[in-house]
Amino acid sequence: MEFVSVDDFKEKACSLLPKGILDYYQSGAGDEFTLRLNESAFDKIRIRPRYLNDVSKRTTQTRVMGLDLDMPVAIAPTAMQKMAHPEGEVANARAAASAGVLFILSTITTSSIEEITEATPESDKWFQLYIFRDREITKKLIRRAEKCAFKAIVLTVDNTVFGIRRKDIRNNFSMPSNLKLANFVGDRATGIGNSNDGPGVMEYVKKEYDDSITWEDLKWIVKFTNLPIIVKGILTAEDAVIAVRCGCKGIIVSNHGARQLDGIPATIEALPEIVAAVGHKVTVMMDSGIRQGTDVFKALALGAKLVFIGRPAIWGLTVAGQQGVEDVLRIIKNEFETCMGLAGCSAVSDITKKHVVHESFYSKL
Ligand SMILES: Cc1cc2nc3c(=O)[nH]c(=O)nc-3n(C[C@H](O)[C@H](O)[C@H](O)COP(=O)(O)O)c2cc1C
Ligand SMILES: CCCCCCC(=O)C(=O)O
Repeated sequence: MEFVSVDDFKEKACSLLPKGILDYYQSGAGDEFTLRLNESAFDKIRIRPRYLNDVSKRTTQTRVMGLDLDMPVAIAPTAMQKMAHPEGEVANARAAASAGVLFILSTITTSSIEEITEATPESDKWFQLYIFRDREITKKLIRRAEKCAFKAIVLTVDNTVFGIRRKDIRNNFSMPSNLKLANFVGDRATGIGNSNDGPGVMEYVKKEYDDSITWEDLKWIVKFTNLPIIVKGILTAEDAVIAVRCGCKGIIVSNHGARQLDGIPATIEALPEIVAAVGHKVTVMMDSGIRQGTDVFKALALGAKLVFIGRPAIWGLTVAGQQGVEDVLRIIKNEFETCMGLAGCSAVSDITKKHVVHESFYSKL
């Protein structure tokens, strides 16, 4: 099979993964309306190409939050990657390093913080954090990320209550018993088992994550570490303004790949209000639904400085480990660079709001 798009990797990955694991990776919350919307909302945005603009020297390179990146596409944190490939997060992080893109490591991983740094000592990495009921665990995770030279903490705020993912419930989904959550020891490492009360993942989140956290906890983390804090999961201008007031340096507009609450907007729909509210103060980034280079272009035109891919990297990882993720990144980079050239842009900074318009613009004709 020839792989020329992210969808080709998805198709192959779907044929390789056991049903329970595939459903966990693939599914969204509720009716999966927002899951479909994350991708279809991009179809409602048209690119306005400008021609005869000398695009002979194109570059996708960019600088975001002090990091020099090969393109404005990075890897989102996703949990338990050894279910996709035996080398799990290490292979994903190595692919990011070799492609010159940023990698975010989840808290809930099958390779530890230390293993990732050992495998990719030179590359740019951020650490994604969940706040545990036991604050000592949270503090230790931050200190380990600092020690391992992660360059920012990404606090996920949209997962204190776990979304209702019907497929996981039907499958009573749990992490396979041969795997461990590598950042933890004892029950916390192995405790995602089947229970009578629902899937193991749901139980784990209920037991461990603190659903009473408030903006005060964000302020506490800002004070606790010298690393910049990025808030992931913001969907409204109101919350973006508060997050900035609490001291965060960046925002990832995200609906968690539509895995949490169904019926919320696609992130590409929510992005403009957040850029308008805080884009002049902090770095606004986005994820959810990015599947091709034109999606990257549209998100940048609407004000995102960096976009992240979650599932596309998992499909690449499933199909061919590190090489598979590298291939996915290469395909998206080529599509993005081609889109830039065909739209009249030589540099990322040439991409502006004027390069896109909502489809309703043309229905007025
Ligand atoms: C299987 C899976 C596991 C995820 N695990 C985490 C996680 O541990 N922490 C987190 O902040 N986000 C997690 N996410 C959300 C991603 O970081 C990201 O927001 C989402 O995947 C982006 O959407 P996309 O998959 O459409 O690219 C997960 C997403 C998926 C699909
Ligand atoms: C074992 C706990 C699973 C944590 C949640 C990972 C995640 O964010 C996801 O979307 O799934």
